[in-house]
Amino acid sequence: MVFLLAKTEGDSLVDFSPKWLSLYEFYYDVIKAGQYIWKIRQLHDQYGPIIRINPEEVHIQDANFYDEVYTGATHKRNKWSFFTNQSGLTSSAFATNDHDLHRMRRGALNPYFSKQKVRQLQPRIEKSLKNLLGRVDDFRISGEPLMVGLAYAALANDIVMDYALGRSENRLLAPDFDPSFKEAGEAGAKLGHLVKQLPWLLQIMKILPDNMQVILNPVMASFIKLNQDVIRHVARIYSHRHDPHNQYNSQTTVFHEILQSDLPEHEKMPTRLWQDGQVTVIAGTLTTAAALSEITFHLLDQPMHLRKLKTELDTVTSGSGQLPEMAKLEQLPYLTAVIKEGLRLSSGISTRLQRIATEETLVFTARYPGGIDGNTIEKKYTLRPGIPLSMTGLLIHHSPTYFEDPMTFWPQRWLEDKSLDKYLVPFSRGTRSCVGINLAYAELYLTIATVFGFRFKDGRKGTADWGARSHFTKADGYLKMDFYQVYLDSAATARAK
Ligand code: HEM
Repeated sequence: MVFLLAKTEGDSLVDFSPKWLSLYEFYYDVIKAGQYIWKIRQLHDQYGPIIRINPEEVHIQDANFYDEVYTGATHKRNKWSFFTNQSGLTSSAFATNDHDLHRMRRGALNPYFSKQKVRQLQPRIEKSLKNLLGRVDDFRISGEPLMVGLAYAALANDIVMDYALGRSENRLLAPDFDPSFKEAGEAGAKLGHLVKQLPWLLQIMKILPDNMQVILNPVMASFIKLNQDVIRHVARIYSHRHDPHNQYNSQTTVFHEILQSDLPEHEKMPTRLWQDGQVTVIAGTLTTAAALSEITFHLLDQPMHLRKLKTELDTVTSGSGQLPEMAKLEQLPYLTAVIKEGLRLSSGISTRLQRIATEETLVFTARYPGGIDGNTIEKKYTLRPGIPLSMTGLLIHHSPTYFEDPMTFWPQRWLEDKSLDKYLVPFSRGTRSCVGINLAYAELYLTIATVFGFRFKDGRKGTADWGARSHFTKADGYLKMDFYQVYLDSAATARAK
């Protein structure tokens, strides 16, 4: 029913929507655990590119409209509290709804994650990559399969914590890669569906003491620990901020950057700062790990792509035992295509993202089949200010309208058709796009080059005789969980088959 209303032509898509319609979303996301995305896709197939999906929100499936919704600073776009409240971190830049306040907070974060700053980070990332290769070797020797999803989550977490907070939990060195953070992230994402619908649940959780929260929800213990650590750490940096020789100022963190920014004093209070730190670590862990896992799985599963990649990597890494500069790796066409394909297929961020145009009226032109002589019928929808508008990157990335044979890993497509770049939106676009995009790309280029192209000085390769097998859960035939196992020698692969 909701969709028939949305299909109505005219300028008031949201005026007659009973509140109980959010029960529809509740059913698919809470009862059926995160399935609304697939229902939304099916409804678009049935009703066309614009539908209302809950009492207030209009979802659009048309990649050519993406830059209208996710646009630059001159067009005001608020976020929607229905989405941001679930984070429980409403003072962070990520969950700041108001456009202008977000511009200010984001302005303080941008310099720390600039391309130039991230380039300087290469030696620190390489340190973590050496830890990763050491662990890969452990698994190779023991013959145990390596869970790449866990290894990459540990890697991404170590890197982002080290950079943003100046400390890490060294999860890569833990025998089991300490999966607690990954598990908390996944549990948090699931819980988010419920909290979106019943936000008071989060308020109740927040007033409970931390140990009580852990008892009620043990899988979240890792987030609570991060929470406590970050709060303590920020408070120390803040109180010693005018003493350059203090130990807490020996390594720059994202908090130092914010404290040195032009933000007004009340914006620099530890009670707000810790939230930006917490969001950065959460946002920078599972997303990057998902893309790395996706790429690793497909390269090992389809060796013809791996061979091509290795040939290209050999031209820059050959025999030196040294990784090339990031800038050099970024110029490699096939490696770049592999990374784009991994980002396209992976579901690091699978949720829809809402934007509210506060001042502008947007006009969306929908095309439906059924016109005379096989032509389409055009309908214009006027979207007045204030409506939460959303699109879902994953549904664009997996759509045959934009990508031929969309579920096939085929890096070559990016080399053959440059116009596809327009439809690649893993980091979203516009004012609210990912602030960590440069760090994410640095991790992707350096990790894939290391894992598949690096040779130790003694001539051993990181990737001799790898094989891959996936254990994945299917939801509606599409969603893959990153639960990939990698076998590191032929014997282990043979045993597994
Ligand atoms: C492949 C890896 C990554 C993907 C696909 C990704 C994707 C995204 C997307 C789609 C958004 C927009 C969310 C929204 O509209 O609500 C976002 C925001 C954000 N990301 Fe990433 N991200 C990745 C890696 C990282 C990394 C490594 C960091 C660490 C610095 C990071 C930090 C953030 C932060 C702090 C925001 C909020 C920015 C703001 O609201 O101004 N992300 N990310």
